[in-house]
Amino acid sequence: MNPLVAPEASRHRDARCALSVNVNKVALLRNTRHLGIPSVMRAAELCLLAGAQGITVHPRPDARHIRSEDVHELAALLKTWPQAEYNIEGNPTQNLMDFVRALRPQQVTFVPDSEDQFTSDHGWNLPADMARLRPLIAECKALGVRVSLFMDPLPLAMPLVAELGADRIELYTETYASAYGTPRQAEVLAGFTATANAALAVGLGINAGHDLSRDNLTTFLREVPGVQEVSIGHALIADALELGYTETVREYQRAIQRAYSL
Ligand SMILES: CC(=O)[C@@H](O)[C@H](O)COP(=O)(O)O
Ligand SMILES: NCC(=O)COP(=O)(O)O
Repeated sequence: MNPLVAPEASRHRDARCALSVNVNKVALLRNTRHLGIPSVMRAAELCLLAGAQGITVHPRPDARHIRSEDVHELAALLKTWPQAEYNIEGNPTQNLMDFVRALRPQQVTFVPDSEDQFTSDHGWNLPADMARLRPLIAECKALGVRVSLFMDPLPLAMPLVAELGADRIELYTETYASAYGTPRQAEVLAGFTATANAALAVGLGINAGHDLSRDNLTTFLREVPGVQEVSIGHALIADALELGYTETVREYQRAIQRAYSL
């Protein structure tokens, strides 16, 4: 087990870094017809069978991809997978808390998106957002739900996250993904490493996600300490169109293993 990983409760705590597959994009394709294909449930099941340690959804208020019934059906599926975790992402000032209260997933990730956000593109603004986050975090914790806050790589914000009572951060990795393979890569990664160290120093767990891929994943995990979970959707589902869910999940698991094998 990675000694840098914070010792809070997790259903997959023996994994070096858990892979949670985000199935938003399966729903996006399905929603362009009324035929129910591709099936979000089947996708989740195949990913879990192939070794994914969790499933992530981000039900947006406009239901452009994941719909309320998907969130509920996936919760029922995850109950039959005791080793796997369900991570529901969203803005707790919009539609997220209804799902939390009804379903009590293992984890929620609070994301500060607007109602019509194209895709997530920034983390919480602390201390400005603290007053409205504090009671929502407390409610989730009282329900037994782990709370992760979607954050930009800002080391000085980590003590504020801990002070709010959140369990983890999810590092917003788009800036890393777009710098990967360019001369900016080392400098950008240094910001993530500093933020991860600051998070670990105040007892926070660390997740990461957005535009991670089987190309850029290994380097990120090799350089950034203590990452417990990556949630990956867009690139993984795109890969699955070519390789199938099973081979794709195995490829991502190999990319994770490579990070710890040298
Ligand atoms: C928080 C995060 O980075 C992901 O949930 C991302 O927002 C995926 O959402 P879309 O699939 O709608 O782009
Ligand atoms: N939390 C990030 C996530 O779930 C998936 O993001 P992406 O891989 O679709 O960019």
